Amino acid sequence: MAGKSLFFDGVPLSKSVQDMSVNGDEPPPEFHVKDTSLGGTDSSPLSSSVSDSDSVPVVDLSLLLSSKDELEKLRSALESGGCFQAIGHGMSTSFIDQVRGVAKHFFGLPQEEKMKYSRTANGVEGYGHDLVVSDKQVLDWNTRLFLRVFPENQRKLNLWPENPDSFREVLHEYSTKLKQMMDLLFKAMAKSLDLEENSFSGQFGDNPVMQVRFNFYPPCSKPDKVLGVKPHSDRSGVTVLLQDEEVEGLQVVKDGRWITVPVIPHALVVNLGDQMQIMSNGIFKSPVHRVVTNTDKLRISVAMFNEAEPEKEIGPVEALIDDNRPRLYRNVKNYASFNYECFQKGKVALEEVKFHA
Ligand SMILES: O=C(O)CCC(=O)C(=O)O
Ligand SMILES: [Fe+2]
Repeated sequence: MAGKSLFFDGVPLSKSVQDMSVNGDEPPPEFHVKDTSLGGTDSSPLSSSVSDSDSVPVVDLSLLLSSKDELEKLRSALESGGCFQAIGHGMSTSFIDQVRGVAKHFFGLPQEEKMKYSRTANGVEGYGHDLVVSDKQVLDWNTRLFLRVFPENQRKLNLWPENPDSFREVLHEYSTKLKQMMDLLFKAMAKSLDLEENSFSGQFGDNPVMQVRFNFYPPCSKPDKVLGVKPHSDRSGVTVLLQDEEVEGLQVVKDGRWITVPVIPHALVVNLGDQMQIMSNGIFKSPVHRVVTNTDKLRISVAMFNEAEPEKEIGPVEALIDDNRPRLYRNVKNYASFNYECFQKGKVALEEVKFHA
């Protein structure tokens, strides 16, 4: 571990991914992807992916509760790939641009300024790199700012940037709007499976957790060897992702192939997380996804995750368990820390919560 301790306490000034990118340094070997770290979903090279707009459906959220066709589109998207692009979300294009704007501004600050918000040695929130848990870990070519936004009384405001000065206000407003959007999605997902309206939302409790991750991917001289984010599925219930307005990078696995999620500048990408796959008894998918790098353009994204209250047990909705579809997952509390324990042991959490009769 000795050589990697540098990465533990936030971002070391001389070694940040951003600095390496600006200096034109070759990414060191700890960033090089081995074939096996592609997540076992695909053994083909990093460059092998298809860009196929039909594979990532577009769903108009403003129609979900009134149009059967739109609800059907949602259900089919979540059953087949677990990912879609949301339009009709009610947020103005100027507000969406503002969210990206504060993220770009923050990442553009001098390193010393960003370091004021560094992740502390034993915390997960703040500005920094990958948490390194093993010598064999392949590092991601990004820096990020990770913050809890709900419950509101658990915000660590000392880690919320004050530069640009609108940062906190914009983040508060964005989180509030996404919370409403997630509530709508929970209702619509339940309706699409003929379930009680609160079948999913009820499992999240009165104080569900919401966290945001601002991702910054600087240009990388070795896009064939280095990933912005390694293949993973999100531990969340639902993830809502604001992609860069120009630069693609996100890829999801669908039918065993990597699909590039096209940029639709003011749409929001919705991808489900493991907690929804568990609650829907495997009907809805939590897609494996990754981020590829490119040689000349930086990319930012803003990912918002929600998850159940840690003390609340989640599990497959009873009405989705029957003889044809036996229970796939056991009930589980605090999936976030369970997921982290599995990650430390090199195990996949969703596999470890499988139900064995
Ligand atoms: O940057 C992206 O497009 C996706 C990032 C991601 O997968 C994550 O933050 O969990
Ligand atoms: Fe993700």
